[in-house]
Amino acid sequence: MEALWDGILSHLKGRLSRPTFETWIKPATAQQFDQDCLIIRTPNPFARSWLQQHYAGAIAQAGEQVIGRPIQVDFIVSEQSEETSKPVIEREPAPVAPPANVASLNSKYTFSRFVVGANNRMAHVAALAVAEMPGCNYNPLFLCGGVGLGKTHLMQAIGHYRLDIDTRTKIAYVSTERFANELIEAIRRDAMQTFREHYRRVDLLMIDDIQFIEGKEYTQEEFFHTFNALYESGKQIVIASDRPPQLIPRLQERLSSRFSMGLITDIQQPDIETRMAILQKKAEYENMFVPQDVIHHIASAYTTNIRELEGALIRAVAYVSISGLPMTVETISPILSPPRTRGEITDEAILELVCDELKVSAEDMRSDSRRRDISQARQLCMYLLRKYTDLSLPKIGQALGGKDHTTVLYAIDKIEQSKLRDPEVQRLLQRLGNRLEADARH
Ligand SMILES: Nc1ncnc2c1ncn2[C@@H]1O[C@H](COP(=O)(O)OP(=O)(O)OP(=O)(O)O)[C@@H](O)[C@H]1O
Repeated sequence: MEALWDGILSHLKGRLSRPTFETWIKPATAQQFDQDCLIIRTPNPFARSWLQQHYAGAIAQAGEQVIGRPIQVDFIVSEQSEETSKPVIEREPAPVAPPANVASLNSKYTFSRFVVGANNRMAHVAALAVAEMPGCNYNPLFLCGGVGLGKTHLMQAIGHYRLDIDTRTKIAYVSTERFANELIEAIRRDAMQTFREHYRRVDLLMIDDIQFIEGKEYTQEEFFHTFNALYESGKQIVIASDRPPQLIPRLQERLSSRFSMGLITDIQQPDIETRMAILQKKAEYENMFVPQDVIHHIASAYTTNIRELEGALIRAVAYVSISGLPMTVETISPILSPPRTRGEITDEAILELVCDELKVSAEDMRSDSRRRDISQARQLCMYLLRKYTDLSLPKIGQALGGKDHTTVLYAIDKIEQSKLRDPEVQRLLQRLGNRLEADARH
């Protein structure tokens, strides 16, 4: 067994990147080899599921090369870890010594606390790839998605991952607003040299909410040069935004094209299962006991913003602990306010946005015209009104020139269907949703 494991290690060492090997493979050990099945012991449950998901195939292949016949692999968690792994928060490997630049990262925004669902799978895979091999494939990595959907979390997880591997990695995580303010301050103090050195010597630059760079000519100019300097020296850049580069108004063309050079990946709204998993994980990490029906109830009430979803859970837990009442759906219902952005998205805003985006007039939308572009815009508008307002089906019909409620139902169904089939429609809906939420916020 030892010879087999040593052989596997030397095969994998040559195939995987050093950080991957050091982080995931090296801490594991061979526990048993019986009937061509190799049982591998991992230091904690997180490592077990990670190895299972990402490296089981590579290990089995390496094993086959060593002994000349196929083997199966399975993973167990070291008993010592099972005993000491409660509460769950202690399972996370801590960095050896907190590096100076870890201060700007939220310690909770790690990969292990990020729940992967259909809505963010691509973004998660891309972030992991960047974390494992920065400056290689996806540079820059451009994460886009609506408010509170995990862009900052995923971005900072890359930072934590790099720091876990090497505490000396130079990381800058900065919001666009702060970058712009620091720039103004540097100009005022005649300290441009220091400003430039600070941003151009990092190994990983993460810039959040880049949409706020719109119209800031001087910040765009400076960021352009920072970007080029880092890119040319093979350093990784990660950018987060509520919309894709081409939809950021008044963004210089040369920046927009640089942002699109690597990989643009979006995060969509999570489905009910993912929302429940997020709440469960949060409750686990915070050592809160929350029954399944309460989790389901909260996850059903908050659909568009994970920050609000988590906020509702925290409020519910605080409420029962202060009031001394049991944690049930009935007790917590009164304190669950409807999500903030929902009330602020009005039917006029939706109508205006659809007219603007699809270039049709409000009169056309209310007319009986069956022209393809007009009826598509009308159907889209009905769908968004249903999703973002409390209007009933007949009221939606009325808002669009007195259409019947069955016409509204048909429209909603049609958009739902095309959303499933057509990624273009998915992207359009995501973009419209982002714009509605962003406008409602400001
Ligand atoms: N997939 C996920 N798993 C676990 N927690 C998540 C997930 N997605 C988001 N969260 C949590 O939701 C909250 C909001 O996420 P985050 O701040 O990353 O959103 P954002 O997209 O950057 O929002 P904004 O547009 O406002 O900047 C955070 O507490 C984050 O940990």
